[in-house]
Amino acid sequence: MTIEIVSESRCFGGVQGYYRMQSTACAGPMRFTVYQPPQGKDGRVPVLYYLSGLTCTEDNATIKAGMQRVAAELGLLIVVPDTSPRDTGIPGATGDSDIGEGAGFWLDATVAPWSSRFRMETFAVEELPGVIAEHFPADPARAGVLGHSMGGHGALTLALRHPERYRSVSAFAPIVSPSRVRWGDRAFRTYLGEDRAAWAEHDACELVKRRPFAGTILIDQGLADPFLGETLIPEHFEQACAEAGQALQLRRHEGYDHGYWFVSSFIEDHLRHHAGVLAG
Ligand SMILES: N[C@@H](CCC(=O)N[C@@H](CSC=O)C(=O)NCC(=O)O)C(=O)O
Repeated sequence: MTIEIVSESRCFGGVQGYYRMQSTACAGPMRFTVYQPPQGKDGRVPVLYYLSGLTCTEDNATIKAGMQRVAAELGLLIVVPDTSPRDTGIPGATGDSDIGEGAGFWLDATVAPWSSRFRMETFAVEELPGVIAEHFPADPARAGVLGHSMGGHGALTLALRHPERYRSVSAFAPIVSPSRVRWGDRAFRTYLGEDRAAWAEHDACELVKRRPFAGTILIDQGLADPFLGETLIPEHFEQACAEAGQALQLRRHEGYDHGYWFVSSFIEDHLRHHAGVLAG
């Protein structure tokens, strides 16, 4: 598959690039960024997929998370996909921050008309990694996934649903139980219909109880996050992990909110967590 280079810039001895591809999964163009560390010149390196939150494009984390310096040191290739297809023309797909464009929820919609374009799970788990392995010096056998908020939900659920694809997982302020909160309930109803059994397939609290992840899950949560008690509720995941015997490192941080100042404050720990697992 061909990709279009939108831009490439030298960054910490590597290359920060913006790209576009034609996605079969999402039936249209999809955008993503890739940071290639300097070590990529000498061979394939571990690859990390960063999944972003509601309202984000591929740009937010790329410019605000501050991943490049440490990725260059550790030799990690970082991929940041957009959070949904764009310009879909689907009624209701724009103008609502919880549904539609910018709110793909990292799953494949099964309800029309969303099911024709909103297939972010297949895009993120299968199609994009194929393109990354073809065009960049990434080792698909050493892949990890992390994300923020809706993207934290994506990181947890994709790792739990596809353990053969990801060897490490972490999240910032993830939506851990979308079936039970505003950030999830409406989206699941819209994309998956009313069958709550289908919702459970994309709910980290349900998934972890069925099949824990083989490795420690790292989660950071700010205690001044305005969404903490309403839509994030990390205690739900803490309890599910305890029941499942899942190793979890849940760190709570006094004074930090939900934004990228919080993410950028702890991103280094996440990259080191992934690099430690993926080195082996
Ligand atoms: N308008 C929304 C919240 C918008 C928001 O805070 N988006 C976050 C992710 S929230 C969960 O997925 C984000 O990453 N924004 C981009 C940025 O650059 O900060 C609401 O209040 O419901």
